[in-house]
Amino acid sequence: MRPETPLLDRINTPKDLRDVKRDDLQRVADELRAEMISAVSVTGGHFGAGLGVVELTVALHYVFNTPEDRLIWDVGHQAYPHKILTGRRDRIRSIRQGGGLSPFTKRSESEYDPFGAGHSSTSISAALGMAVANKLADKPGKAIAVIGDGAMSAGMAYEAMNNAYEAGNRLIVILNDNDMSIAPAVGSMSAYLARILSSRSFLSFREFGKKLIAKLPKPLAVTARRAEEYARGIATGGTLFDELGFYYVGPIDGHNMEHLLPVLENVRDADEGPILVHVVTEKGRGHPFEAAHVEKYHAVPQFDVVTGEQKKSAPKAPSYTNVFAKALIAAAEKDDKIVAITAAMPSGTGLDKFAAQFPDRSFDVGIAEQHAVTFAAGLATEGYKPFCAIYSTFLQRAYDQVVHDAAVQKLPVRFMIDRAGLVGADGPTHAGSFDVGFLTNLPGMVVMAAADEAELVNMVATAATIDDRPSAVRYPRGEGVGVALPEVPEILEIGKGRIVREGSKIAILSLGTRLAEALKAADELEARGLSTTVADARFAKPLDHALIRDLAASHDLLITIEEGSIGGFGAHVMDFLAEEGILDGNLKVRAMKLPDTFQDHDKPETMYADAGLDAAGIVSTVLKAMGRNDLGQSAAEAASA
Ligand SMILES: Cc1ncc(C[n+]2csc(CCOP(=O)(O)OP(=O)(O)O)c2C)c(N)n1
Ligand SMILES: CC(=O)[C@@H](O)[C@H](O)COP(=O)(O)O
Ligand SMILES: [Mg+2]
Repeated sequence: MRPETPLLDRINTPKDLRDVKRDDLQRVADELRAEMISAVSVTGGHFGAGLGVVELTVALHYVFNTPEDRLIWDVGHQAYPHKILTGRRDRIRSIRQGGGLSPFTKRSESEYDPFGAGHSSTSISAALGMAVANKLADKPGKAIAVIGDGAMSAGMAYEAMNNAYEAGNRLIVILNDNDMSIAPAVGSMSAYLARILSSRSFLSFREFGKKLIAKLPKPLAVTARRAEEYARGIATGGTLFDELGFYYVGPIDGHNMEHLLPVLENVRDADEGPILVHVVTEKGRGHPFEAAHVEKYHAVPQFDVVTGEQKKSAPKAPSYTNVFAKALIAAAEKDDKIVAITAAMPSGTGLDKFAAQFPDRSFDVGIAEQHAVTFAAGLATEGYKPFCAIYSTFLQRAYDQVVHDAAVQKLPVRFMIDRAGLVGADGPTHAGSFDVGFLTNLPGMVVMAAADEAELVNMVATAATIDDRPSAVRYPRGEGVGVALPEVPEILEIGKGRIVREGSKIAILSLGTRLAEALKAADELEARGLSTTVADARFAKPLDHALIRDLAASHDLLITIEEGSIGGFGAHVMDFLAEEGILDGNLKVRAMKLPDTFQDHDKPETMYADAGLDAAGIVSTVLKAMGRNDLGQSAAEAASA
């Protein structure tokens, strides 16, 4: 059942919102929250962050002249209320579904999304760029970055603040402090923000007001004198942000329109800047059910709005993430040098389980992938065995650290690359498409891809033994295939693949979890008279040269398949075949990989089918390469049939 939303129904864009009476804005916010809850109950998706910024979203669009004033949401996972207010309400129940609204902000989706996101901590840099562009072109318009306390832990945010003076009063940063990342916020920055908040109680309302008047740009001071109650939530001066050249304003109660509106109006009209407004909000504000753990509000499956019951199908097999966590715990029980590092994704990577067992050997460094990698490299120099668990997409951010701090120095950091391959609803910003490409070109690197969860157990144990260079294990989001797990993990021979099924005409050399589809395809090809070998490469680097030579010598067609982009495993196999002169002979070779496009979000299986990387796609690639029709007949056979 949809909520009654009489005021919201009159608002299609922020222009309509600005016609609403000021006193009615809290009611707009209430209706917006109800609409968001109703929408997410149907779609599932990011929940807590959006609920926490409902009032802030209303206030920002009311006070600022969006889209001319540029509003940039960091990460973009909190932008559901923003999407509802900016002409996308009619499609909000399509969010994260195939063909539907993007999970994050996206430039092509709306003029109200001036910058696309998905990864964190880019908003201040982007806003600064826009503010400076406006300044250069002498155009009016502010740029407003809304960044969470979690995203504020990343180096990029500080790089941007270090440069923010370039923008003057055109740049406004809203620090949305809910004391949460996905997990509870960690680190000294988080503690610092908490200290700012707690220091409020040591100051009287009047002292707040005086501080304001002494410190802030003129229009702010005037209002502060006029309406001292607004100063109640405002302290300025002496913060790290002031030292970085910002006018710090705050803390402000981010759910109180009477505080938000006048402060934002004054910030908008201030003739000096840049300004940072410290807004305090509650993640998951107004949620309709008690989650078992506050993290559960970050993202939720579909749920019943009345009972709060979540609609999740029972898993058929353990997730790769859980299998990894258990395998690492088992390894760490035997080896006290094993330590684990996550960059703000303890539950996503399964390292929360490791931390529960080994609190002193587990490190959540916050959203700081670059630091995570170099920190791991430092641990490795002292003889520790760091397992750095990072999603494929987020490891992109730490590429130089992988190259310069781990690979060049041959430091044995073990990269545990979760969410490898397509991830589905989170779309192109989160697809783990590139790690095979960007890791296999590094000299000395060992790159493994698990074909199933048993292989993952073996690879974790194998990585623990690799002490003379960095290594990586990649595995996808979601459930395994349901194979039995080894009681004692097998230590794999580095650079050796395995034959999974023997045939004679077609060879499919699979890297990673496409193996199941390759085996299905082999059955279908066999039924069409094409005897098919399936091999699991296990290693994208070093390549199993002997296996590739054998497959090439004994088959008519060699297909490689992987869950990665062009320039990955298949490219290396091709390069090897070319170098060996094997491509000069009769062998046919095809490399199956992700298309050279950023695929929009959908169900992972649909995305793989669209990419041609399912059994049907493999069969069709084989038939085409072999000049066969759908029945497996050659042209001559078809003619005589
Ligand atoms: C570079 C990068 N690392 C990790 C993530 C995963 N991630 C998405 S939201 C989030 C927490 C962000 O916390 P905060 O900025 O405080 O926003 P909140 O959800 O609390 O509103 C994390 C770790 C990401 N999107 N980008
Ligand atoms: C916004 C963001 O980056 C994360 O919240 C991400 O959506 C988590 O993805 P998983 O659900 O795969 O952990
Ligand atoms: Mg937060």
